[in-house]
Amino acid sequence: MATNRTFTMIKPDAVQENHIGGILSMIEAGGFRIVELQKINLSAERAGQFYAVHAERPFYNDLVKYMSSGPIVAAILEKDNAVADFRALIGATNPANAEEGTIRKKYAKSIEANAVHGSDSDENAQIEGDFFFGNK
Ligand SMILES: Nc1ncnc2c1ncn2[C@@H]1O[C@@H]2COP(=O)(O)O[C@H]2[C@H]1O
Repeated sequence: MATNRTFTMIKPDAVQENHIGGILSMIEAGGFRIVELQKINLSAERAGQFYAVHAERPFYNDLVKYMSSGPIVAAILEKDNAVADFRALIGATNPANAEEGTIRKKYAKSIEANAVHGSDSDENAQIEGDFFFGNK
């Protein structure tokens, strides 16, 4: 399979608790190449745009508040089968269901403060990467 890309964010709680290095180490050890990397503060407006697909969900307002509560780290990652392999590396959205050895098992605190985001399709990986890094 051709090398392709996914997009990730390290979320505010994980940044606040000094887990950027630990999480990036797990990502690199998992065979991913970091091709773009940026630490940035999201305004509530930008966080709302990023998660617009969830606008009707009951957790949306809290999610926007949380994602704009402190800096995040955005990155584009490259690996064969990147989207699926990265979702396997991060584990289930709810850390209570995350498998041993996954990033969320190690670092997530709750279903909201779940340490990392990972794109769910090649199409969204492109859209989400462009949201932070433009068309490169
Ligand atoms: N009940 C929920 N189901 C799914 N996602 C949730 C829920 N509550 C909060 N969230 C947050 O919404 C985010 C949407 O996609 P993420 O994979 O970034 O991770 C999710 C969580 O941070």
